[in-house]
Amino acid sequence: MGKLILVRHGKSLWNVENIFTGWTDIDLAPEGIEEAEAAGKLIKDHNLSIVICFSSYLKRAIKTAWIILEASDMMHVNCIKSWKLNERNYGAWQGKSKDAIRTKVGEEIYWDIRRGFSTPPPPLDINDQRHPKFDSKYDALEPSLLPLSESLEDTQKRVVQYFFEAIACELVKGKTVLVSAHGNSIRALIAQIENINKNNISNVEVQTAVPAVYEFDNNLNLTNHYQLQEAELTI
Ligand SMILES: O=C(O)[C@@H](CO)OP(=O)(O)O
Repeated sequence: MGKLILVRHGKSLWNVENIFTGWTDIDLAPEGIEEAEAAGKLIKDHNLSIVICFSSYLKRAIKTAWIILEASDMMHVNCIKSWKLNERNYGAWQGKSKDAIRTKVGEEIYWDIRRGFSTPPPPLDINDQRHPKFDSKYDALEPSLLPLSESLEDTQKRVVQYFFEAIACELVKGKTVLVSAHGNSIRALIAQIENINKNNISNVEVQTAVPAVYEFDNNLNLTNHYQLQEAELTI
């Protein structure tokens, strides 16, 4: 039985400051490091033996994967990185205060863009220094693939494509796979795996560093899913 462990990175410095992040490569906050350590210990306590790991190109997800593998005594595990697991590109909202944007655009537009399915945030200007073409980690990518902003639907296309091209084959072999990614790239994947429609996905919130386990049979049918919680202490 294949097991997929989905983890959103621990809190980043901009999560703490409530700033839209997207493809901006912001580091973990000290609290996020602690959260990732706790997630790794939980994975170990539940005897989940990770065989392969995937993360995005962004350091908050990469470091979360490293910390989890260290805390669970599984540092030998290979970690494969793909830009397709990146956070949704938040376009011109990246680097802006969430509260300030909410006041500026109003509740309806704010929530439609932030938690709706199809509406992207305003795009980055082609010469904006936040455009991914100015970030050398994307140098090997075909320029037309670099987004100026993404809706959840756009994000879902690349994440689900990556799931089927790289991750699903490990699950059908019965392996336990760790995916360390982001609030919206994980929401997009959950919508696909749990068959959640575009209206209901707006209600799904992914907490930082809470491992969610999805179990599949050899035909990739979902058979069970649950979140790992700390065992209750009994006196
Ligand atoms: O800023 C972001 O990139 C994401 C995750 O922090 O924001 P949201 O809370 O809208 O998912």
